[in-house]
Amino acid sequence: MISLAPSTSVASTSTSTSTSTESISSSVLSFTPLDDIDIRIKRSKEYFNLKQQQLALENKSLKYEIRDRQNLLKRLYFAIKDNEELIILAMEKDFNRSRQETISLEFVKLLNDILHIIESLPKWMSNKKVNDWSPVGMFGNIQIQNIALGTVLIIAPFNFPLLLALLPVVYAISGGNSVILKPSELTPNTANIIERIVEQSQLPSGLVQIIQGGAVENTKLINSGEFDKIFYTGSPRVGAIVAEAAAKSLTPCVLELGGKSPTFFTQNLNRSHWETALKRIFFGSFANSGQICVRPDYLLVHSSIYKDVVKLATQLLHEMFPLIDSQTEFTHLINDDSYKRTTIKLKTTNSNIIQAKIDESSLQGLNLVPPTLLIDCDWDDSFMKEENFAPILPIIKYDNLDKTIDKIMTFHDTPLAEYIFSDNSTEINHILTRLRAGDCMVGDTIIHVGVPDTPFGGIGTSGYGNYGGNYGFSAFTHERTVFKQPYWMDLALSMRYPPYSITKRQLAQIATERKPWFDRDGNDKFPLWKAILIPIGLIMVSLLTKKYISS
Ligand SMILES: NC(=O)C1=CN([C@@H]2O[C@H](COP(=O)(O)OP(=O)(O)OC[C@H]3O[C@@H](n4cnc5c(N)ncnc54)[C@H](O)[C@@H]3O)[C@@H](O)[C@H]2O)C=CC1
Ligand SMILES: CCCCCC(=O)O
Repeated sequence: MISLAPSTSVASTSTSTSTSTESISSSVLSFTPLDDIDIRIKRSKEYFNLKQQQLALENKSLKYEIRDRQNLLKRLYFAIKDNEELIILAMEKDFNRSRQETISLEFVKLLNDILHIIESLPKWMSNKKVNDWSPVGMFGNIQIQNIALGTVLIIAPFNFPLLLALLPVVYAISGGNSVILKPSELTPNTANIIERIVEQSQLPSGLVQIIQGGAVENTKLINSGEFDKIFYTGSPRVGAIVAEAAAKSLTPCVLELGGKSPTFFTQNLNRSHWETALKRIFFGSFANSGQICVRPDYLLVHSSIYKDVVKLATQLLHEMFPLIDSQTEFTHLINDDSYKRTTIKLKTTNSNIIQAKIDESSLQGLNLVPPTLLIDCDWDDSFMKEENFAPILPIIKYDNLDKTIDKIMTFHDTPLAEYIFSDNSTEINHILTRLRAGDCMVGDTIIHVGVPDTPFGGIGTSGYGNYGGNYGFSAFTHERTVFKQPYWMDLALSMRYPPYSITKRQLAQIATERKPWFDRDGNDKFPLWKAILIPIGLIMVSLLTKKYISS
């Protein structure tokens, strides 16, 4: 029997453990036995159905459901907050993740988003009244309702292993769903901490279950055909696998994928903005060791300023990264494969390589590639073939903007993000109009993902669906119309019933067909209501004037 312990109060999840943080974090990730996966899915579906049944039987008000979901999220909030140090330690162990990046790019966003969702839920969950002035609906009660989807599957990547696992979980809970989460196996310490956080949240059994594992376990999940939605974040390659599996059972998906996001640095950017622009580009391109899906993947610099920009970029690179050794707070690449792929490409690039200084001896055996600029890079370079999930920034010279956009659309169309550094609004709008991207920033990079209530998602090969604020709530609910029609309305609506007649058809058409306000040339006609009201208004004014003058 699934306990549906309604969270009447926010249970304290702070746990005083004498064990050191070191001992709690574990690099060993026990994969969920394949046979358990079907059981977990069944339990998740049972939980959801039982919850809905209880809500219905107890005729629970919407206000109760809102408060219940808010309390669940408050428990999750404190469980995450209580594990702050463990989370930081776990990611340090997983890929030497910079403490500052964990806090500023991941941890704070997750907590702030949870608070935003909790405070927004009453608004998001309230039914929206719709007015229909046509004879069909004018006396009906019409509302738009967001209902839960059911049981959802969330699949997370490694690069923001906490945020991209738990933020979709938070949205799924806000939508009233039960959840199965599959964290990335590439960050085992973080995957273990996620399991600890869910346990400490003391959520009702069955609400959130975690399946630990990799491709095999995930394949079983996506092919189960048991989910009401799959929310996948990861590479386009695997995204296609997920979409194909989901299609077999018509399971809707959100695919948050990657791509090569271009950055335009045009001749119309004031030189006074160059240093700030380059620092922001480096921030977006090199943070998390370049393992950010929306990172500026390559830089397009107009030929007239190329040499000066490269000179300043080189200077700033060395200022921001004076010397990297084993003690430097600099995130590593996730694994040997990623490191090898990157170093092989560095050996095969035709570009001139400029790298931040490193203490080579202290970095032996570490998956650390320093921030690297590729000067005089061309479109067929080894780093221009696919997404660079590493701190490598190709800098490509261009002359003609439209020809450059043509190349982007030929080789790397519909990127997840596009960045424009220009002070010419016409040029900015030209680029935005021609190049479709998931999201766009002008004058900065990557921080658009942190803005509440804005949609975050891809287009074309960078994914479909989105989340963020109300978009996240919508991603995990179904919006439906609830139309309550009074029975007496058949006085006017019975003409719709057979046996049909000319009279019924004519009456129905007269009663329901709207008239256009424009003529056949597309020009707006003088509106009838103006033709009636204006003369009446004029008469009223003249009568009042006469009365005023005579008094
Ligand atoms: N749009 C977005 O919000 C984001 C997109 N990404 C993208 O994710 C990628 C990096 O993350 P990764 O973890 O390397 O992605 P990935 O696609 O390798 O793995 C993502 C998830 O899919 C599972 N998986 C891997 N191979 C699979 C297979 N053959 N069959 C079934 N499941 C499989 C993994 O266990 C993991 O949980 C990059 O392409 C990046 O652009 C990363 C973060 C955010
Ligand atoms: C919520 C969105 C986070 C984006 C993480 C990334 O760009 O890899």
